[in-house]
Amino acid sequence: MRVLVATAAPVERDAVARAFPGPGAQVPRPGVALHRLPGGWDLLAAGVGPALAAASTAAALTAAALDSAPYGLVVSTGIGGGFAPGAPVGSLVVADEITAADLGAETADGFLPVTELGFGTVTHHPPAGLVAAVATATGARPGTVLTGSTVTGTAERAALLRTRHPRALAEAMEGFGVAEAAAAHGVPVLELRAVSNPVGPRDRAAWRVGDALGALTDAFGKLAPVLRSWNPHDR
Ligand SMILES: O=C(O)c1cccc(C(=O)CC[C@H]2O[C@@H](n3cnc4c(=O)[nH]cnc43)[C@H](O)[C@@H]2O)c1
Repeated sequence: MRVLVATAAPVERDAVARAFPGPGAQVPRPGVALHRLPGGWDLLAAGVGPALAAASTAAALTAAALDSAPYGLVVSTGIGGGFAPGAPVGSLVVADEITAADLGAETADGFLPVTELGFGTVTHHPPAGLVAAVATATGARPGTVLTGSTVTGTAERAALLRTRHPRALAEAMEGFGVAEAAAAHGVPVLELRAVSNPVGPRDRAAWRVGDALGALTDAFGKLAPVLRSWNPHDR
């Protein structure tokens, strides 16, 4: 099975690549540059934010389909914010739900997701069996991972998100965009986040990006055997 791994930044892509032996090869495709590793893994630094992540992932998926070498799984991954106390800095979170936190309308009575306005979707569900297997193999905690276009920077916003999404363990900026692209191509999606900072008041000094990238490398070392034995029909 071919797997597309979409990170936001090149530094996250390189952290994933360190879990694999060998240097890999650069494979240019229209709109994207893939980093191809042995065993069917393509890594993509897809950009920051849901829109660019969706566009880049869609470009890679379309290129693979035109090459008659489609992917069997798309993985959105990278660093993320963790909601206390469930997801401390340095821990891993695997999404059992990938939810767009700010896709909807503000009303006098509160936030309405687009689904309540009669449009689209706000949540994608990765295959439950795969989520459980990844959680067991890597120690990642399963829960909702939120996608937003704005990094939460206040305790008030963090509390509001917790109220709206009580199962949320992490927040990042790409998962829902990657999942929308994967869904458009009928490919299952997984989201795995390594927690670099708490979701809450902005505090750059509290970021532990190096620790989170190290956790990502370790996790992908354990993920590869899980995916090799995963049956894609087991959703
Ligand atoms: O300047 C800040 O205060 C700040 C705080 C956290 C993250 C950022 C970023 O610009 C990182 C965006 C990048 O990393 C992922 N990420 C990491 N932590 C979070 C978070 O707490 N909330 C949302 N996204 C986060 C994100 O997926 C982007 O790829 C700046």
